[in-house]
Amino acid sequence: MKFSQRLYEKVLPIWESNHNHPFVKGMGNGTLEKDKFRFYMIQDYLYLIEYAKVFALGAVKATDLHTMGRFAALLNSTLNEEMELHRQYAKKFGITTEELEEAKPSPTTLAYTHYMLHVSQNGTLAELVSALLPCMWSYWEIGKDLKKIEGASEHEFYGEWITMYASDEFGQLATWCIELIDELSEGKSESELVKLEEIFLNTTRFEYMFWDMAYKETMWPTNE
Ligand SMILES: Cc1ncc(CO)c(N)n1
Repeated sequence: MKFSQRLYEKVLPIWESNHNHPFVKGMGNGTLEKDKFRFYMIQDYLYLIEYAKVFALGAVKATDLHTMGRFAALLNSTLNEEMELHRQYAKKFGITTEELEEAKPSPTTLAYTHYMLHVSQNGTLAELVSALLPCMWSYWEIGKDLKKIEGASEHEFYGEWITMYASDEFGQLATWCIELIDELSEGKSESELVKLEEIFLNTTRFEYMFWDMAYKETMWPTNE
């Protein structure tokens, strides 16, 4: 069995909870309250700034030019395509550039991005890829799933989101990360594989928490 398949089976129940989460369901059927999406967009923008750095660290840790080039492409597409979607959404939702730039990360955004960066800075390339893979892979799965719903990808607010994450371009980037983890995990000992699995599980858990944080608009429990 490919290692990516083992990872997939390990976290399948969490992925099913993602697909059934009211935030994701609400984007699919168009009933999600705009304020929740607005909150999500701001937090996701902050998330992507840190996430992009994981790709930059991937380029640093790569041991061949081909892999280095792929990480450079992922960094470019995150900064200039994916975040452009967010900037367009910000305009549409009346979020000013200042509001975006001055926004503070929620506890979940902070914990998730710091965990990813911690693994990326201190771990091997395989560990870095294990940390980022649930992001790419689960969004692609959600995008494809929501696109099947009639009219969802033409929805006034959530259509563009669905179209981007269901796209072949995004799918190709996700597929490359899946293939890379299969390559990098080859020949590793069982204890190393367990470690990679643990990292993949943790960021998968954070993905669920991110949807939940957005739905509940959770910030810090005190106002100071
Ligand atoms: C929280 C989160 N995970 C994954 C993606 C996909 O890049 C995203 N934009 N945000």
